[in-house]
Formats: sequence, C-alpha cells, structure tokens
Amino acid sequence: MPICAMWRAVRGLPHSWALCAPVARSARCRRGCGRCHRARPAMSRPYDVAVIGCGAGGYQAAVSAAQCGARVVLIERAGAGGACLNRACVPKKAVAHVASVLATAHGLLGRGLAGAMCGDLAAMMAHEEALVADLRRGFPQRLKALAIDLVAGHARLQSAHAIVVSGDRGTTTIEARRVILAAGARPRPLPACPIDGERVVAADRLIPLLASEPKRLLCLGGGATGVEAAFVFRAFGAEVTLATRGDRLLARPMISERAARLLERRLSESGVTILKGVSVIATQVDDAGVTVRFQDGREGRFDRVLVAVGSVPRTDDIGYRALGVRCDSEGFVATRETLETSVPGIYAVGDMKGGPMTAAAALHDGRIAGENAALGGHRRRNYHQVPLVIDSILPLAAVGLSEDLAERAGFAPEVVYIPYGASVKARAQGASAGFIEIVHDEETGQMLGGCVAGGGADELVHLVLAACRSRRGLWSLADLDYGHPSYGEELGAAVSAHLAGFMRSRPTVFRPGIYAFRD
Ligand SMILES: Cc1cc2nc3c(=O)[nH]c(=O)nc-3n(C[C@H](O)[C@H](O)[C@H](O)COP(=O)(O)OP(=O)(O)OC[C@H]3O[C@@H](n4cnc5c(N)ncnc54)[C@H](O)[C@@H]3O)c2cc1C
Ligand SMILES: NC(=O)c1ccc[n+]([C@@H]2O[C@H](COP(=O)([O-])OP(=O)(O)OC[C@H]3O[C@@H](n4cnc5c(N)ncnc54)[C@H](O)[C@@H]3O)[C@@H](O)[C@H]2O)c1
Repeated sequence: MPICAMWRAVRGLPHSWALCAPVARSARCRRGCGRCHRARPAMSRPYDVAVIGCGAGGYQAAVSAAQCGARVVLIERAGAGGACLNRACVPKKAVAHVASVLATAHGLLGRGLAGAMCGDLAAMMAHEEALVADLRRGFPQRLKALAIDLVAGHARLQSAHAIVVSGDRGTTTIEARRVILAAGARPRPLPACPIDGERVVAADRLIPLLASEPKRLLCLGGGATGVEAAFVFRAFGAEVTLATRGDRLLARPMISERAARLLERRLSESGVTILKGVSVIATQVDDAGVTVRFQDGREGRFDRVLVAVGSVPRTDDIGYRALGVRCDSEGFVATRETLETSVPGIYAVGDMKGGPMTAAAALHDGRIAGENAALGGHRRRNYHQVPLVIDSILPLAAVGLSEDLAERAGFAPEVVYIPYGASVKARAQGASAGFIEIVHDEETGQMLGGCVAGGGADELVHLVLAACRSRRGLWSLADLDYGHPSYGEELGAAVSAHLAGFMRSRPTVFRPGIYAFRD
C-alpha cells in the first residue's frame, strides 16, 4: 500500500495534498500513488534559501548557498544575468576590447603598422549579441547542475518567509527559511535632462546607443560609465564631449589623483572634449538632435546624450519596506557586515544595498550572503578585497586602500610609484604612459592597496590583491620570479628597493588591519 494511503487509513481522512505532502517525496509513494506527486504545488516544502533577482549578486548568492548544501530557489522577472550580462559588463567588455585594439593599432602607426585601421560596428555588435545570447543560454543548465530551481516572475515579499511570485503562469507562493534580496538598482534620473530613450538615453542603454552610431555624443557624468563610454564612442569615430559636475574623473578614493589626471590627459589627446565642474540646466530635443544648456552659460548641440550620473535604488513593489527592512538616507537597503538586513533572515546583496556598485562587489556579496544564509554563518564582507577595473584608453585598476584611506585607518602609509617609462615591455609596445602605485605600511611592510594605470592593469591588480591578503606583504611580491620583459616584474623591482630597510630592522609581523580578519 502506498505510504499516503496508509497515512489516510490510519487517520481515517480523505486523500488530500496537505496530508500526503510529508510523504509524497518518498519514492515508494510516487510508485504507488502518482496523484500525490502530480498534485504537489510549488509550496510543498519550504526552500532553505530564496533569492530575488538573478543578476551577478543573486546568481552568485544562489550558487554559494547551493554549494553549501541548501535547497535554493532563484526568482527572476526578466532575463537571467541581470544588468551585468545583458546590458553592462559583458557587452561593454566586448566593445571596449575592440576599441582598445583600435587605439593600440593607432599608437603603432609608424612603429610596425601602416595603413588605415577602422572598426566594423555591425560585425562588432553581432559578436557582442551572440556572446550575450550564448552566455544567457547557459544559465538554466548551470543552475540545474546545482539543483537550483529558477522561477520566472515578479517576486514580492509577503512575510520574511513567504514570497508571492506573479508571472505569465499566474501567481504562486514560495516559502523559504531565508531570503536574499538581489534586485539591483536603476540609473539616476536627471530632471534637467529627461530620458526619452531615443535622443537622451540612460547608462544601461549604452550598447543600443552604440548601434545608433551617433556622430556627436554628450556623455553626462565623469564616473565609470561616462569614462568607458567616451572611450568606446571616440574609438568608433564619434565626436565626444564628456561633461561632469565634479572636478576630476573617477572621483573615488581607490583611484589615485595621479591616475585620474593621466586618464584625463589620454582621453583629451584622443580627441574627447572634457568639461569639468558643469551641470546641465536644460535640454531641448527636436527631430535632428538635442540642445543642451549648462549652468555656466555654455550651450551644445548633440545627436545623442548619455546620462550616466549614478544609480538609485529600485522602488518597485518588492515588499521589503513593509516588513521593516531598514534603508539608508538614499533608499538603499542597509545591511550589517554579514549582509543581513535589519530583519533577521533577510539578506541583501549587490546594487540594491549601500556600498560599491560593481558586479565584482555584487559577486563578493553573493558569496558571503549565500553562505551565511545557507549555514546561518557570520562571514563578513570586505570591499577592500574587491578590485575595480575601468576599461578605457588608459586601462585602470585599483584595490584596497589609497594613501589617504590608509592614513585614516591608522597606518603609516608609504606609496611606491613605478612609472611605465622604465618598463621594457611598455616601451617595446610603445605604451609607456602608465604607472603602478603601491601603498604599504612603512613600519611593517604590510601591503595595503594599489592602483595600476596602463597595460596589464586589469590582471596585475590581482597580483596586488594577493599580496595585500598575504601575511608576507611586500615580501610576497619580492620573492616571485617574473617573466621578462613583463609588467609584473615592475612590481617586483619596485618593492625590492623598499625591502632593504625592513630586512635590517623589522620582522614580517603585521598589526591587525583591514586584511587581518580572515573569512
Ligand atoms: C554600462 C555599465 C557597465 C558596467 N560595467 C561593469 C564592469 O565592467 N564591471 C563591474 O564590476 N561592474 C560593472 N557595472 C556595474 C554592474 O553592472 C552592476 O553593479 C551589477 O550588474 C549589479 O548586479 P546586481 O546583481 O546587484 O543587480 P542586477 O544585475 O541589476 O540584477 C538584479 C536582477 O533582479 C531582477 N529583479 C528586480 N526586481 C525583481 C523582482 N521583484 N522579482 C524578480 N526579479 C527581480 C532584475 O530583473 C535583475 O535581473 C557596469 C554598469 C553599467 C551601467
Ligand atoms: N568598470 C566598472 O566597474 C563600471 C563601469 C560602469 C559602471 N559601473 C558602476 O555603475 C554605476 C553607475 O555608473 P555611473 O558612471 O553612472 O555612476 P558613478 O557614480 O560612477 O559616476 C557618476 C558621475 O556623474 C557625475 N554627476 C553627478 N551628477 C551630475 C550632474 N547633475 N551633472 C553632471 N555630472 C554629474 C558625478 O560627478 C560622477 O562623476 C556605478 O556605481 C559604477 O560603479 C562600474
């Protein structure tokens, strides 16, 4: 007799799903009584972890939780992969690579290359679309391999343990012991420059904007998006103006002043017009373009405008505020270092919470929150371990503490500056505009951070990060053998000079600092 039937017989109750549910997962029951299995709705057994949003943060959180043995459901209302895969990092990397090959080729004219080199926009867009589609297709398989259920629809929290999902197939309720919010953010609107999706577009429409082949483009905002967009559009022949309210590009503590100045010079040399300390007071859109008025009286005429002035939280109906999840003054979800919100059992990752808003940081969050939610652990996030990489005419990457931040954290920072002018590889490649800056504690030799501007930046930064996380600090870089000629050897050469003093006087013991706690 099937187990559910036995259960009914014992209790003397009619056949019902609620009764059978506890035994319906048994193989014996399925063989004997198909009804229980077929009738079982999604709510049959609470999940250990439910994740809302399948962007970089949500995907990683689901994977980490599943790898910890949790039963996980991932709810996504649009395309899996979120902003990073569909609109931002991935397509941007594809087009920025072509742009940097073009820039490199121009730099080698008369040094081994001859003739005109130009981009093929249509072919590049086709490559980018195929890449994104291919990566998106892989999602279901990767999730299936970890037994993660992917549910399509808009998720709304009903309680800390119940989520109502509305999709094409109606509404269902999913129960979970813990919930991870990973719903992302959206571009900050600029009232003086309203988005119309055609002439004036938001930062996350960068790729479609490229396809429209603007001749005269205004990039509003001197942050990561503005800088990267200005570089790519210029490489494809557009006349580009980059206008920012701030007094420098990439105004974040991790990126040194010296790097920002060099980037500005390289962008200007490539033909980008840079306006600093300006903001738009009015825009007028007509059939032929956009007239933009700035607060300093200047006026400009452009084909298109890209508004990239930061991000704001999603205000969509997700229901967490009603449950008492606290937000910061800007509306981003506030979290503890464990990424748990003010409501126990609800975590938040990625762009929807305060902190750095990059896919790299969202992935870091996802690893921590996924594990904490699955195991009830207390691993803490540490954004000093997350690199920032900017694709531009001057590749830039940074990690850890700048000199200022190190001083404020109580270290005695010393900055080692290594210009690429001394690098054999950089000179051989005709790319000697660049440098490496390393911040370390001069009393102990502990590595605290670094900023790389120039060739190899996006990969070298990981070597700097590894040294920051190593208890051997500067020694960890000095002990390595490097290929020659290489950019890496510049790191080794620079730190060797600084080690002489320590070798005479100091042991390799570090004070507790930003990298001291291990996870
Ligand atoms: C042009 C551009 C280029 C960038 N390039 C880089 C880069 O090179 N490197 C880098 O590190 N960062 C980059 N970023 C930043 C990066 O894209 C974001 O920080 C990252 O994608 C944020 O990931 P997330 O998981 O927090 O959010 P998202 O990727 O926005 O994912 C949130 C997901 O949640 C879903 N969702 C929202 N609400 C609900 C709901 N109620 N129910 C179900 N699903 C829901 C959304 O559909 C979405 O798929 C770039 C950003 C831009 C704009
Ligand atoms: N490579 C990467 O990691 C990468 C690339 C692109 C975007 N992103 C992330 O995406 C998010 C959005 O990028 P973003 O560049 O839009 O934001 P951002 O916060 O990086 O930069 C915003 C810029 O807009 C300027 N600004 C603000 N208000 C303005 C105004 N009224 N007029 C003119 N300028 C104004 C600011 O001075 C700043 O330079 C960021 O958090 C960024 O970290 C990351």
